[in-house]
Amino acid sequence: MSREMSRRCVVSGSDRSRRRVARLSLGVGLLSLAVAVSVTALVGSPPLPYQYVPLALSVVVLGLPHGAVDHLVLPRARGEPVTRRSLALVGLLYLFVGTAYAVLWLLAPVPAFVLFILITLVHWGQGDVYALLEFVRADYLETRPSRLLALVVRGGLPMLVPLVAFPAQYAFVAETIVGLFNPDAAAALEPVFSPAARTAIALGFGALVAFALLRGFLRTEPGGRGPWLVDVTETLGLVVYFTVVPPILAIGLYFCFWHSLRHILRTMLVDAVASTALERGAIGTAWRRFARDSAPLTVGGLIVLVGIWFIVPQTPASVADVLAVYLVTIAVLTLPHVVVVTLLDREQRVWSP
Ligand SMILES: CC1=C(/C=C/C(C)=C/C=C/C(C)=C/C=O)C(C)(C)CCC1
Ligand SMILES: [Fe+2]
Repeated sequence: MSREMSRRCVVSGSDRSRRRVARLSLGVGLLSLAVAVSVTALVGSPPLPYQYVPLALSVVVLGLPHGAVDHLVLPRARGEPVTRRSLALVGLLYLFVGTAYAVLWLLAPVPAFVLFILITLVHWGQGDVYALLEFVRADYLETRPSRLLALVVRGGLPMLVPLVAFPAQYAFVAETIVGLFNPDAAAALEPVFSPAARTAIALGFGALVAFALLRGFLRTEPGGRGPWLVDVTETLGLVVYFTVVPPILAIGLYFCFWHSLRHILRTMLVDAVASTALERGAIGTAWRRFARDSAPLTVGGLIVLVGIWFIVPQTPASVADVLAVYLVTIAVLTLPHVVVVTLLDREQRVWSP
């Protein structure tokens, strides 16, 4: 990691709060994977209604709220006050980018869905690159290409492994989402789920994961492999997890307890009040502050959900349809969220080593 980034991190959160946050994200993340894998291995896949529970919870717990502090993070990371102008800029970003993407869903749902998978891959990957650098101190990711490789690996795990391991459930959710807009278009995605396409994805992505891990190994010394071992444990843990746990459940848990948790902890480190609280071990104080900060725009997100419900041409009629409406809402909210997180990445020099 560059000296500049360390300097900023000293500004944005003490080493003690950083270490606390790192332990929390790793502990909760690995525990979630272990519990879900063990339960699935012991008693088999939970019945479908249970698989929806984490995604349903993510509407108010961790998931939707993690982006609902987007209007606060940039000024906080820059050490500037939150002004009416900074709020308006984020509001306009959400309005224009979100609306444009909603229009794309209406006009071309299949490309919009493929874009959603790509956006998620990039966004979840970028979140993990930050965590690798700042929480794990993976200093073997010293160049921009090495970080891009880590992005593709970490983002590809939740988006590609389920496609290989659970094509039927993946196709079902994909077709339900596209079907909300145009039931005739849903079949267009079918070739992606063919055995040939899945084999190609498994081989290509598998080789990339192996290459990334091997590269990290070769760039570290025997005495200093701690961060690399964390990286391998997380990576292989996620491979096993997404291979074993059915995707609706797996992605729901991952969204809450992996991606969103890490991002929320990141936003706490750039917030002077929360990071001071973390430093003294007052985790409850930091969480109460986050709950208060994120509450208004979580309600805003729910209003968007209701809006999407009314603009989709097909009336949602099943639990799967409700999930599909929620996923379109997430898609529309995530694109502007990616812009904010990319600016935060820039502020924290994630991409300019
Ligand atoms: C639920 C689910 C899917 C998609 C989930 C996606 C794409 C979620 C994106 C969430 C985002 C972007 C959150 C923001 O941080 C798949 C893969 C179709 C497979 C079946 C289950
Ligand atoms: Fe996010």
